[in-house]
Amino acid sequence: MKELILKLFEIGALKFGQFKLKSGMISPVYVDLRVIISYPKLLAEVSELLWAASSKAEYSTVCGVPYTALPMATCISVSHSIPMLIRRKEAKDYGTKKMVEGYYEENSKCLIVEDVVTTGSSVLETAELLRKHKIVTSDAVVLLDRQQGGKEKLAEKGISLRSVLTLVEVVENLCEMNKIEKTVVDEVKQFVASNNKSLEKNESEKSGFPFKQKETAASSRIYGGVRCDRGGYRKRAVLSKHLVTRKLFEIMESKQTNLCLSADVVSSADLLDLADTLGPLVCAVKTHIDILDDFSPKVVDQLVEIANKHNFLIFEDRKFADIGNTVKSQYAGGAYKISDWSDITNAHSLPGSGIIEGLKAASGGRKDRACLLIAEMSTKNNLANDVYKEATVKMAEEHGDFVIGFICTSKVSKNPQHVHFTPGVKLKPGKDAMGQQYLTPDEVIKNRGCDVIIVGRGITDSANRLQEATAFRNAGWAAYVQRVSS
Ligand SMILES: O=c1ccn([C@@H]2O[C@H](COP(=O)(O)O)[C@@H](O)[C@H]2O)c(=O)[nH]1
Repeated sequence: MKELILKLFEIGALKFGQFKLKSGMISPVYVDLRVIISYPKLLAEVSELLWAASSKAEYSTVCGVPYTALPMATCISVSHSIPMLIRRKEAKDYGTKKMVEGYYEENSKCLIVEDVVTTGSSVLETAELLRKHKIVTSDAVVLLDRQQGGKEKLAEKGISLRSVLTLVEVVENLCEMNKIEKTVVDEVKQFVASNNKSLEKNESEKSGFPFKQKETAASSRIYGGVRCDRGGYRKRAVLSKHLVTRKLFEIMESKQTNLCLSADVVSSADLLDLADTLGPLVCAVKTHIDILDDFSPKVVDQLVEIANKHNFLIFEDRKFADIGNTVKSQYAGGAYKISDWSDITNAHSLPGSGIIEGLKAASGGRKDRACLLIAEMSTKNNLANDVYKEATVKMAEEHGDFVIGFICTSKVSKNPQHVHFTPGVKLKPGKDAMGQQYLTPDEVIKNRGCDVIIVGRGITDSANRLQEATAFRNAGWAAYVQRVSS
């Protein structure tokens, strides 16, 4: 992605200064992707990245939003043998007067392709026209999401938008490559945070929960030069530098869930069935891959496919605890090759920062791999004390390029980029026979300020797993909504 961002910058597709947008907003950055057509190799690369970012479902047709995305849709059409549709902007006053050119069948599925999304209105116009022609349009893919509420607006209209790049990611990378100043990055982030239409909306409209999000001086603070609310996942997605954190918060907001399923089952079929059935309700599926009786590399390939289909992250709860050199082999090698398929893994901080160095080295610098440090455990008489917790948070701060948060039972870090995952959750407080202790979603999210509830047997032991997962998802989300609105 760095290479792509650099190329876009070099050909003048990304400009910094003061620009008036179509909506009338004054923006510190201007994106002009029309220039790509003068660089055929880049056009082909961008089109492949767009296809890779899409859900790659069985599309009958692709349709570019006129005009800039038309050549991109054409490239996708040609290289993946998917017929193309062209949406006319204005009807001809002679001949057929058709608004949609190309062959399609009623109820066939079309992928909409766009270059830049700001408010999402151009994608929506295209979708509405296609829908009038009885073409199914539920998916769109964009090269650059300006993060100004387009994704959320489209989601409300039943269109899931996937993006290759986000604006914040672009400016952060350009700054890392010394192409723009840090002050420009802060200016763009500030612009994104204060011009995201979806952030300004009354949250109750979208969540279905009766509350109105207030942003008062007391409920907001400055972190890293950017104002953020007390815990809104959407704003934290914008603030987050790490791709995995950003993706996680975006998934949580768009699917309205802070539930991570702990799929502690021993058969591959059961694992895949759980992931497929409960996938729509969760932001992540946590595995203990070494407890499968019948592990084969095919299982993780299938799990990744299901994760893409339902848009959740995979978290292998490996709890690494050895020296850097050993965990390097454990993470990337052996039978499980965890770094190949798991977005998130976790590690004890006990061995010191060498463990993070080892895991990072094994990830080969992949930006889509991340680690949680175990700051606290949910079990009775565990040995994590305040000194241990503080040292763990310090280690996380020092390794923000790989460590994205914690396993903990209450919020341990004030950094809004840190995600707090909490295991030991059931609908009623309690314990098991081996020291596990349970808190409720309300206690974990609302009172203790954590972000994600990890639920295992509360769901897997139930006779109706779907119903139980729905109850956890609703309880976790209601607790979050109450937290950010109080
Ligand atoms: O402190 C910790 C760390 C990890 N876990 C893991 O979470 C799940 C909890 O399962 P339940 O069935 O909901 O008790 C399990 O995979 C543990 O290994 C934890 O419980 N506590």
